[in-house]
Amino acid sequence: MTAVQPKGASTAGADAGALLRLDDVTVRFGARAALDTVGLDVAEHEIVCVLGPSGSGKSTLLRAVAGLQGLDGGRIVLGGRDQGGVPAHKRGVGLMFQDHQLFPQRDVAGNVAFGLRMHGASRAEQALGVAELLDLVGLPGAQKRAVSSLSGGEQQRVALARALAPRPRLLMLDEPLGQLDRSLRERLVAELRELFGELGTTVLAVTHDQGEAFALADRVVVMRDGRIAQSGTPLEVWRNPADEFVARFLGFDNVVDATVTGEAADTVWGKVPVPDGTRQGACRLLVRPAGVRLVGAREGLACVVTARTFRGTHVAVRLEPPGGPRLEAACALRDAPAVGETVGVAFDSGDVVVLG
Ligand SMILES: Nc1ncnc2c1ncn2[C@@H]1O[C@H](COP(=O)(O)OP(=O)(O)OP(=O)(O)O)[C@@H](O)[C@H]1O
Repeated sequence: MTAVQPKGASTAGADAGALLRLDDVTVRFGARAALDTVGLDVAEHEIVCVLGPSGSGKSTLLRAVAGLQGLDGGRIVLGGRDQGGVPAHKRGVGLMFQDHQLFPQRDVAGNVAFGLRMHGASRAEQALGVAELLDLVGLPGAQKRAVSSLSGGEQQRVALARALAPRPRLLMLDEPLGQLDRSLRERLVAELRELFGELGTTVLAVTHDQGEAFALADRVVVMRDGRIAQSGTPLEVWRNPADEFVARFLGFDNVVDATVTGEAADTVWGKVPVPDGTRQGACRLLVRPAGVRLVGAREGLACVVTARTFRGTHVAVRLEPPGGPRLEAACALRDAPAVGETVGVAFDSGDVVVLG
């Protein structure tokens, strides 16, 4: 779809391809701002995942874009058109909610055809559309099945087919895989990404699950208290969390006060090497677990191992240094020390991040 530009509007600039634009969007409930001057662009064909803790404003953001929630300030522009006053059903966005709300009395075909019927498709068009969509979501031939006979993952696929049926210019997903077990989620996330890529669908999804967001998204947006704390590719956000809130939200807890002098920082854990070009002076410092290296007990910082957690690809080892905050190290299974052992710890500058 080509974004319609208002007369005289410039097409130059980084946002020329934005299908969706939020300018200073504000939504208040009483004195509290659920969205506080939020600015966000979503480009055509982009998959953006909004992440954040409970109550940070994710669902309100989706509801505002969908037209289900009025604004107290700012504007939402979709396909070049200000959506102020445009009712939800005229916005051309598809919505899929966590509890997928299928019609239990209708079969699979009846559910998927719903969106097509609403758009005035003939019976023949509906049948063709339903068959195509079911193929697309990996449920070929499921037309006549009762919704109640489907597994959670299958219901999720039907809900997705229904949301895709009217070919929305923007598909919005609210915790799309929230109720499914982890292995199914991981599989479906990979499939969804592939499917959206093939269809060229523009997607705005919200989730509180960072694994899901990082696997699905071209770009992740981390929210905190109705504001955007950070926006970037999964790799950018993972490598350089903007601040301590984002770092801790991503599960990084090795954060400490530091004073950078030259190529190292003084901390309660001793000297920690910092990347080249790090700003000098006082800061908060993050050491990713991969940068906490175990060395001989007499070298480095002596720590006692207090817990080990198997994480599939590695073991998370919890370490208690004398007097300082706890540390977590990521170790290969064969290298992981036993609980109660005393080990030495050294730090790798490649996994050290100065937080804003
Ligand atoms: N209809 C409403 N009336 C009053 N307050 C509301 C309403 N909807 C949301 N809120 C408040 O706005 C804030 C943001 O809520 P929102 O549902 O957008 O958060 P969320 O990030 O989606 O949370 P969750 O992950 O728990 O779904 C919360 O403090 C919530 O209590």
